[in-house]
Amino acid sequence: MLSNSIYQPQVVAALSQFSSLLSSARSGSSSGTYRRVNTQGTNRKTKQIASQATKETDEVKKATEEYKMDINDVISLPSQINIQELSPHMSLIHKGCHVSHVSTDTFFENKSGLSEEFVNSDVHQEVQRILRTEPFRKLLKTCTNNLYYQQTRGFKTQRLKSVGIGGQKSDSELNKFVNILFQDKTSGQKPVEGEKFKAMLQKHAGDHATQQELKISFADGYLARDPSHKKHYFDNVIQGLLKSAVYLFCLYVILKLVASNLMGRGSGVGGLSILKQEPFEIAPEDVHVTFDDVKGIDTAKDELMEVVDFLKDPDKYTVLGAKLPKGVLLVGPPGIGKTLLARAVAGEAGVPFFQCSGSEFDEMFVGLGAKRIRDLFRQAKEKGTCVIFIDEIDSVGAKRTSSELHPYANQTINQLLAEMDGFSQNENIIVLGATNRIDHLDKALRRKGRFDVEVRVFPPDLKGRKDILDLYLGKVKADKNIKVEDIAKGTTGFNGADIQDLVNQAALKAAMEGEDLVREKHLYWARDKVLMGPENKNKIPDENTNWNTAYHEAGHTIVAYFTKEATPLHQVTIRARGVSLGHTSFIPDSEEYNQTKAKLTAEMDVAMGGRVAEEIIFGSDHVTTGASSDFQSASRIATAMVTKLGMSDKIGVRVFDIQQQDGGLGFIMVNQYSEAVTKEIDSEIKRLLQESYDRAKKILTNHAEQHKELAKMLMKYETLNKEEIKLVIDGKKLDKKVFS
Ligand SMILES: Nc1ncnc2c1ncn2[C@@H]1O[C@H](COP(=O)(O)OP(=O)(O)OP(=O)(O)O)[C@@H](O)[C@H]1O
Ligand SMILES: [Zn+2]
Repeated sequence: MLSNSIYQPQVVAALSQFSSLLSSARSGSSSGTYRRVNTQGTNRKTKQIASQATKETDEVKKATEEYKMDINDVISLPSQINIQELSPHMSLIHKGCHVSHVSTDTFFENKSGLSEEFVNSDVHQEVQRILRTEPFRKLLKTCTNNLYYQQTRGFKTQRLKSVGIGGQKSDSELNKFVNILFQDKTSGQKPVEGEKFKAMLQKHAGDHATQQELKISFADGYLARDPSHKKHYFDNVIQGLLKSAVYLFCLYVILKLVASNLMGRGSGVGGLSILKQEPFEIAPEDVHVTFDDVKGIDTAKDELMEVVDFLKDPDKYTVLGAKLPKGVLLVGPPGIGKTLLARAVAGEAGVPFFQCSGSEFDEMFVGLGAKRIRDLFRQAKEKGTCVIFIDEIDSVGAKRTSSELHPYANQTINQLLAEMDGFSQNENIIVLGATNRIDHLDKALRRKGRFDVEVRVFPPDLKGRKDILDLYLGKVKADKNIKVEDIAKGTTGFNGADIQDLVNQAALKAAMEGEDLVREKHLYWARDKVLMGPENKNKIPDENTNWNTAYHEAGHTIVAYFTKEATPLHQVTIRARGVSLGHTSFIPDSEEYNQTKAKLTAEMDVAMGGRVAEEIIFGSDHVTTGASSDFQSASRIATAMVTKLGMSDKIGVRVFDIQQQDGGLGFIMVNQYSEAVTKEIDSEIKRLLQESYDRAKKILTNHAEQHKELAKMLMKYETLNKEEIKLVIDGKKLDKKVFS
C-alpha cells in the first residue's frame, strides 16, 4: 500500500489486537460494583449503541440529501403534511444549527402573540399531532442532541438555553411567527401570512442563501410550538441537576471517610457500610451460553469439559477422593473468548455464576478490596456449587509489592489466597481467572490448591475462524453462496470478537445498501474496514496523487504477481482508507503456520515494489513518503532473518538479542556485541534489503507495459480483484462498471 498496504499476518494480528483492546477499553466495566452480565456481553451493547448512532446520522444525511422541497409545498404544508415531507424540514433544522438564522421579525411586522383561536384550530392540532409521531421525534432527537452538543461546547449557550430546540429565536418570537403564518382556518381565510412569506421569498428570488434561511426559520417555527421539545429540554435540565446532586453526595461521602480515617476511628472498613456493594450473581437460567456458542478454541473447550463434569456431578469425584482444581487460569489475548468460555462452563453445568473484574478490587480505601473479595466468596459459598469468574485477575493478583507507597496492596491478594485455601470439601466452587499477562501474576496464586491449572487460549486457526464465521453468519440473513472458507483465509489474526464485529459491520453495510441478504462483498468490505479504518467517501481530488498511488500499488501488484513464493493477490485499490491512500491485499491459499525463507524474501520484494515503481516512473527525485510503512515491514523481516531466524549464511544461526530502541523502525541498536559483529549484522540486513529492491526493480523493468496498463486501469476503476488483475496483466480487455 501507499503507507499501509500489505496484509501481513503480523500486522493483521497487531491490528486486530489493537482493535479488540479498543473495544475492551470501551466496554470495560466501571469499577466499584460487581457486574451483572447478560449473556449478550458488554461488547455487544457498545456495538448496538454505535450502530444506532450511525443509523441516526445516516437518517439525517439522507434527509439532507433529499431536500428538494418546493417552497409551494412548504407553504401548503398544514393541509397535506406527512412524515416524508417533514424529513426535509428536519434537515433544514439540522442545517439551521450551523447557519445563522435570520430573525423572523425582519420579515414580518405583525408582532402579536399567539391567539387562542389559532391554538384551537385544526391546523395547529394537526401540526402538533405529527410532531409527536415517532419517526419525526427520532429525527428530532438527533437534531436536539446536536444543539445540546453545541451548548456543551459553549457556543451560543445562553440563547440556545432559552429556547431549547427553537434555535436562536426566543419563544415569544416564534409564537408570533407561527401565528403570522397560519391564520385561523376555522374562519375559512387562506393563510394570508403564508402568502406574505411566499412574496418575501419571491422578493429574494435568485438569492438562494436568503431563501434558504427563510425556510429554516419557517420550519423552526413549527418545532418551537411542540411542547414535547421543551419537555426534552427540561429533562436535560433535570438530569443535570440530578447529576450535580450525585456529585455532591459522593463528595460528602469521600470527605466523611477521609475524616474518619484521619481521626483514627474505625478500621477503615467499618465506616464504609455506605459503599457496601453486594456482588451480583447471575442465576443459572440467565447464563444461556453453552459450549456450542464458543467456536474456534476447541482445545481450551476440551480442557474445561472436565471442570463442567465435576460441577455437574461432584460426588463422582469426591467419592474416590479425587481432588479437582479450585482455580483455573484462562490465559490469552483480549477478545478471544475467555469470558465467553467461563460463562459457558457455568451454562453447561447449570450452576450459579459470579462475575467480577480484578480492577473492581482496586484499593480505593484501605481494606476495601479485601472486603469485596470476602463478600464475593461469602455469597458464592452460600450457593454451594458455583463458578466464580474473575476477569483481568492480574490487576488483583499482580506480584505483591513491598513498596512503602502501597502498604495495603497486599491485603486484597492475601484475602484471595486465604479464601481459596479456605474452601472445604463440600464447597464445589471453581474459580476461573482470566488474564493476558500471566507473568505478572503473583507466584503464590499459582501454587497447588489455587490457580494450579492453566488453560491457554490461542487465536483461532483457519478452521476455527470458519466455525466462528459460520456461527455469526447463522445469526444474520446471509447469502448461502458465501465462500466462508475464503473469508476465513483472509482473516488471519482475527479473534472471535473481531469476527463477530466483522459480520456485524457487513450486515450494517448490507442494510445500508438496501440489500435483502448479507453478501460476500459486504464481508470483504467489513474486513477492510476492521483492518484499515473506514473508507474515504470521495476520491482524493488531486490527480497527481492518484496517479502516484496507482503506480505505487500497481508496483506491489506486479511484483507479487511475478514472484513465485508471494502470497496470492486478493485485490488492489487506490481508494483511500484510514491513513492509507491505497493498498494491495493478499490472501494465503492455506493457513501458514510457518514461514519459509523464500516466503519471507518474497514478502520483502513485494513490499519494495511500491517505491521501486515510483522511482521508475517519476524518477528518483520524485519519490514520495508513502512507502515508509513498506520499508518498515521489509526492514523488520530482514532484521528478524539475520538476528533471530538464522537465515543469513554470513551470520549463522546465532540469535542476537537486539534492543530496538526506535520501536522497531529497523534502525537498530545493538548491545553487548563487538563492533565487528554489529557491523556484520548491519551489513547483512542492508544486503538483504538491497537485493530485494533490485529484484523488485528487475520485475518492474521487465513488465513495464503491464505495470503501466495496470496503473491506468486503477485510475479508471479504482479497485481490481484478482481475476481483473490477471486479465490486465494478460493483456486482455477489461470492461467493468465504473465507480462513481
Ligand atoms: N471463540 C469465540 N466464539 C464465539 N464468539 C466469540 C469467541 N471469542 C469471542 N467471541 C465474541 O466476542 C465477544 C468478546 O469476547 P470475550 O469477552 O469472551 O473475550 P475475552 O477473551 O474475555 O476478552 P477480554 O480479555 O477483553 O475480556 C464475546 O462476547 C463473543 O460474542
Ligand atoms: Zn506501498
